[in-house]
Amino acid sequence: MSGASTAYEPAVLVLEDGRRFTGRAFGARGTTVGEAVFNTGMTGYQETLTDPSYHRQVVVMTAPHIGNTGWNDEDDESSRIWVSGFVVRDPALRPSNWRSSRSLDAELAAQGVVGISGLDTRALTRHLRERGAMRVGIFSGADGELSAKDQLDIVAASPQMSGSALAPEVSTAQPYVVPAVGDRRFTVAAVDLGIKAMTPALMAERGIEVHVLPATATFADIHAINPDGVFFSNGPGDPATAEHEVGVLREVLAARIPFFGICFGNQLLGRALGFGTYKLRYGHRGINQPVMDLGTRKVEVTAHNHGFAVDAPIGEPVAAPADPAYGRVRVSHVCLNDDVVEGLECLDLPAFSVQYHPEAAAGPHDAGYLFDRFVTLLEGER
Ligand SMILES: NC(=O)CC[C@H](N)C(=O)O
Repeated sequence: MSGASTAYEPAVLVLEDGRRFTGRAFGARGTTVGEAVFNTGMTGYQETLTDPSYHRQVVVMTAPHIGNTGWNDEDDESSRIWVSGFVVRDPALRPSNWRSSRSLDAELAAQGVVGISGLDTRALTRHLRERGAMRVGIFSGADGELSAKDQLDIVAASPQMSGSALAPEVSTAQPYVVPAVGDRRFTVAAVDLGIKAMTPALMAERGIEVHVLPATATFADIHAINPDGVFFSNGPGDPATAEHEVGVLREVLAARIPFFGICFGNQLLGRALGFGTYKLRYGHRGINQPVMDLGTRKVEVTAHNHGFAVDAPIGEPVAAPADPAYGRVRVSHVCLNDDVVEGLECLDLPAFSVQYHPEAAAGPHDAGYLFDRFVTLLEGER
């Protein structure tokens, strides 16, 4: 039977501050390390696990019952699971869905992803919320027998998220094209910093032929496509490390090519314009975050996955700090939970970006209008 293992096999989760949680082995057995973060989505775990932005993170699901719909062959956002570990209170023993072809536990094991279940994820989440995201290890199988000190040493020796340049580790090695659905109206160069499959799909539906390029792409590579627009995707790691990508984006802005960015792409637009980025205490990860579009004053319910944010003033537009030639910029969207910047809009250049996920995989479709806004920008600049 393909359901979760019912035999009791212990596992332990060790936070870098020394706090330990014991539970049961889930998925692959062994050792994994990463940054402990929590996701509040009650559904969408398959999209979460295959979102490259979660590379090097151990994801704690706050919803207690995960795995109910199993694993299917359609909802992957990339070619593999990227999370480095997965933490679930109570995995479904019997997945049930007409599209399910195997259990979550079996898929985690098949892809070698170490998880843990049966621990108090509420206490763990409260700990992370109070103390902030931190490094963590999960140890099971023979590694569960290591001494507490050895386990803590392994966690303490693992890399920090701040200062990590991870987009090149998840990006495509070769360029590829996602054809427009129906007639091709526009060509867009999409720089893959950890792109999710739903993003080019939603562009293609709007008549865009999407040329997906590796993170190492230069402005010359983009220019060679002669695109109507440029897109920078979501992606893992610290935006402060993305010097190469920010340099390319500055050339895109100087050439006045229409630009749209999502999540990491928003952070890189912020940096290209001269704003800083900073690490949030525990980030935003889930599918019901309220965001206000400050232009229309409408509130949308949105999908988030970010641990960093742009440090830009909310209110009146300001001159882009990096270069007066970029003109004015304003914060276009803000998170109503904590006033974190969720979008940027250039007033004198054809460029905008959002920190959250209009591709909504998983999540509500409230923000889908942003892809239409990109098309309007492409039309206007033609
Ligand atoms: N989903 C993303 O693009 C995440 C961006 C960045 N790695 C962050 O954690 O904030």
